[in-house]
Amino acid sequence: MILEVKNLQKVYGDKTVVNIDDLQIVAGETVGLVGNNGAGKTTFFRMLLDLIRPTQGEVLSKGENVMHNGDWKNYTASFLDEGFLIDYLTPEEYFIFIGSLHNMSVADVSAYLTQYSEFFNGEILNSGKYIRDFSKGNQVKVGIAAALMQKPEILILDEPFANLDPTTQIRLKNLLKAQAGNMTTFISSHDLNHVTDVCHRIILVEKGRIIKDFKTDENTLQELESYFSA
Ligand SMILES: Nc1ncnc2c1ncn2[C@@H]1O[C@H](COP(=O)(O)OP(=O)(O)OP(=O)(O)O)[C@@H](O)[C@H]1O
Repeated sequence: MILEVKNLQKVYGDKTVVNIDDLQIVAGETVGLVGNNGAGKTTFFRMLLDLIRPTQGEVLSKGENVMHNGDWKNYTASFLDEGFLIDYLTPEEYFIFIGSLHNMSVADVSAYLTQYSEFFNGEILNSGKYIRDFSKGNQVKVGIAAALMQKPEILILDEPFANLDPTTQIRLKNLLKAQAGNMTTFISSHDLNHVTDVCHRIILVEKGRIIKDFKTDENTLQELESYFSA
């Protein structure tokens, strides 16, 4: 079990926004988290990454509580929002900085980035612009590429398709599918089509609770659509 969640709760005021008794993720799984606005997806991801403290319960990464042991940071990469970027750097400077944290030289980083030219669609590198001056979608591309560059064992992405144009959404799906099996991927998405296409397992959350947890098959998209149209 690479990730385990036990009796995890986050309470704000009188509202329990995450309430997960037990969740186990096996290494190599591609898991999609779906649920309406306010279901608790982002709050849950923030607890997986020790960005906020649970009110109760624990998140174990390779058996260690993420709050007490930082080893998970060596093999986990994530992009939840633009807060993960550094606004006053150019994308190149940001990639070099992130690379340096993972013992990658400037040459390693440039070599790595060549495979992203299609994903970047000519809009990211050599623009001379700071990250803050990019569109939201292009900022997302920088964040996702930087996360993948770390060759993580666990990748966590919050609504990665949301601000991407359709062409880039498809390119991102291909990137994620190419990594499937080598990496444990946890993504949240409101795009039922994309999430069922990429993920082998879907977890449906409502008011912080897991309502359904199932393996994706040819009926999954239809089941999810009927669930959400009710
Ligand atoms: N810091 C906070 N203080 C109080 N309430 C919060 C806080 N952060 C989140 N919440 C509440 O927790 C609930 C879950 O929010 P969260 O952002 O985790 O949902 P989500 O499933 O990611 O939603 P979306 O699909 O809209 O991104 C919401 O009702 C939200 O208002």
